[in-house]
Amino acid sequence: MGKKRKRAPEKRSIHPRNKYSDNPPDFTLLASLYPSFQPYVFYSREGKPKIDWKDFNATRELTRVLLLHDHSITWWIPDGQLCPTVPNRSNYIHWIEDLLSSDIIPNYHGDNNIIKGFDIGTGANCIYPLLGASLLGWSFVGSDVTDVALEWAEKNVKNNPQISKLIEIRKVDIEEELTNQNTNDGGSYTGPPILLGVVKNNEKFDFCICNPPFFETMDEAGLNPNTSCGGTPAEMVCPGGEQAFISRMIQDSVQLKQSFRWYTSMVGKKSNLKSLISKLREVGVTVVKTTEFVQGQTSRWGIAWSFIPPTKKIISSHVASKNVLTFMLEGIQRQFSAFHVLQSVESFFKGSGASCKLNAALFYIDVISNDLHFRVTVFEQIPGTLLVRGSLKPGETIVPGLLSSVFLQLEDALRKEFCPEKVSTHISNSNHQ
Ligand SMILES: C[S@@+](CC[C@H](N)C(=O)[O-])C[C@H]1O[C@@H](n2cnc3c(N)ncnc32)[C@H](O)[C@@H]1O
Repeated sequence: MGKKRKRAPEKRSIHPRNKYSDNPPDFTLLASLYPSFQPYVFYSREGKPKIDWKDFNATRELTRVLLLHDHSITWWIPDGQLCPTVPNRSNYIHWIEDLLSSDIIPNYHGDNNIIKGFDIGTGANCIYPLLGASLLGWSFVGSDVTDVALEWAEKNVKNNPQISKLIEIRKVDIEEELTNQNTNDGGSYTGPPILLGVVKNNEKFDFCICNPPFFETMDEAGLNPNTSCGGTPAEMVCPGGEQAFISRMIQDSVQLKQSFRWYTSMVGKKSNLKSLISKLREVGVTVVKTTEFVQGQTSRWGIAWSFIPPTKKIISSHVASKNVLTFMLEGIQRQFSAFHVLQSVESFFKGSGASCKLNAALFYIDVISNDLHFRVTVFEQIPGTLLVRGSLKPGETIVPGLLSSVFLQLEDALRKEFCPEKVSTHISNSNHQ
């Protein structure tokens, strides 16, 4: 009663392949190695090293030394420009890496096997191309509209000759005539071109990545008093905010279709996710994926879509209905993550004597019992909604109806534990993952 709910540990938010997932930045070590960082580090009464997150110079210096120390990247931005936090931006890169390596849509590698990304609004910091190229060898086109962003993104690329050949900085032609299509969501985007008119004829990309201007006004942008990451109006604000910006991306993607394997964007407000997903379904995308990035005190979401027919379509409906079963868990309470659900799936099967092998990074469990050998995978649809999929190992045959009876029991148990008030929905062989 009246008890404060315990904060979930921050670690659950960090992607398992993120460099900082087990080793958060060590301020004492960095201060000893980089004297320019030393003045920004102070110690709490318990002797814990800290920096003042409200001090722009401190956050910029931290980003500079982290990029240098952990990624061998030489980097700088002028005063007031948006300063990225390296662990958070790395999460988005790793999520894209997961999408590209998954079998949701057929895997395909273009020229020279080099993954090619398009960073919409790369900013002066050019963070996604720098991280993607240094961590994973990806190549990028990074676009932007402001002179300061273009000038400093170029500088940041040139100062890193080891990866500079992988990154092109592209100016968006703001004179390019806009079609001014209505976004049908109460706000119409009236800014410069985003993808159409910037992507060249016949260009192909594996993905686009985007941290859009989230806000409609600078007042709205300044709502977090606990950090100072900078950010000018050109970086933070656009008419209609992120809803209008991402809606325009969706409209552009309808024209560009399979020129990109995956279209992705960060979403700042959860309330925008639902209508963006509906919009995507309306325009006939084949797949929608979402994820949550928990960043210290704040959450952001990732949304991804594709027009490429999903791999699952290859499975005939007869085989799918027998060998693949799915159900949705909706209204999951906030303190539970997909990982908690996965753990419960494990206990459920272990409790009946099966042996289980859990893969926490890819969110699946292989279950082996006398009669059955199958995989249960948990996919996050939107925050609070999970899709649970059970699939027989290829070539496995079982007594008709056995998998579906086991699955009904599993669904019942999970529903009771995680969303007692909601009814879950069975969907077999759904394309909207
Ligand atoms: C929130 S900042 C993101 C900067 C950087 N990618 C990051 O994550 O820190 C948004 C960027 O989008 C740029 N921008 C706004 N409209 C754009 C458009 N139509 N095309 C390309 N960039 C745009 C802004 O100039 C700004 O640099």
